[in-house]
Amino acid sequence: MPTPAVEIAGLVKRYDGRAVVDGLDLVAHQGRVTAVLGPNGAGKTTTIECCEGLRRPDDGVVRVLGLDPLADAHELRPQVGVMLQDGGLPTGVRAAEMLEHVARMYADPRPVDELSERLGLGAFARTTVRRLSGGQRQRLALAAAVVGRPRVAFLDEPSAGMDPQSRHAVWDLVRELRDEGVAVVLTTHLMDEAEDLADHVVVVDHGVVIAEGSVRDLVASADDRTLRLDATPGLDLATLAVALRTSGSAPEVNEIAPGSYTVVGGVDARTVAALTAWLAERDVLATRLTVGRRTLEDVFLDLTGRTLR
Ligand SMILES: Nc1ncnc2c1ncn2[C@@H]1O[C@H](COP(=O)(O)OP(=O)(O)OP(=O)(O)O)[C@@H](O)[C@H]1O
Repeated sequence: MPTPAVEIAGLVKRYDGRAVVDGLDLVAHQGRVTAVLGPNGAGKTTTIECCEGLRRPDDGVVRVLGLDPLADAHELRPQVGVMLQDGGLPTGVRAAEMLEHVARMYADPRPVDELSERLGLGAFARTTVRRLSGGQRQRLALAAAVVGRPRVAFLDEPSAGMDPQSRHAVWDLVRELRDEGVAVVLTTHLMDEAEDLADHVVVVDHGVVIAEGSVRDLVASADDRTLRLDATPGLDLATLAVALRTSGSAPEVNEIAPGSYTVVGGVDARTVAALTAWLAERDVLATRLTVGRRTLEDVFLDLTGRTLR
């Protein structure tokens, strides 16, 4: 493997004596999309901000393109694109003027018209940033992050709050950046975004990496079949679990939302037969019953739990 575009080793960041990043290691490469996932408050943004030179680590090493984000900020700036979670854009200027201004700061910017077209910025080009909707502001922030043809792009929740059309435009752009050799490091709460885009997924919780790999690795390392059932809420899970037990397996049943159930652990043809028989005995109609592979969301919830943060 070539030298990583981003290398973080033993990163620690404390606020008021509390470590919100607590010995985090992460490596991201050129030409790959690295997705950082984790519950609210896990330390994702803080980690990314240390890479962007916006926060000073309390311990550990952060290198971006082999350079120190703080000490070598001047050298790094033209090579790194940053999209912050809160936009971080000046609010008093018109959208198009802002993007043109940012483009002028780079030696070889992407053509602004083309970028505006593909991210649909034309519709609000003359609107001041302060009056843009959340999704419009996000699109403008993304355009500003990539207009300078960065070698590394840090995108903090790039498609948060966007409509589906914008989201697809963002995803296409991210794929294109990756194909051009850019190291894209993004945070997201959208599991389908990570599944679709990420070459490498890093799951962070309580300031440390708790799992990483390709989506395929992460999903395959879990029990790979999940039975999903929609039916009336409040089924007796203990009785159901007993009914599904066979000599070879003892599946686990959960009601993940009212009326929405999952069964995992040795799901096979007998599990499905036992389940439908159990439902029929109770005169309960399944409105949906599927058996499929575990999704990244299943794995994420297994790793980080269901408790709200
Ligand atoms: N400037 C600050 N002062 C004090 N605490 C902070 C500061 N910035 C962040 N924190 C705390 O650090 C923790 C990690 O925050 P961070 O923004 O890195 O989480 P995150 O994983 O990006 O979360 P989210 O998914 O909600 O964006 C949180 O508990 C947050 O309240």
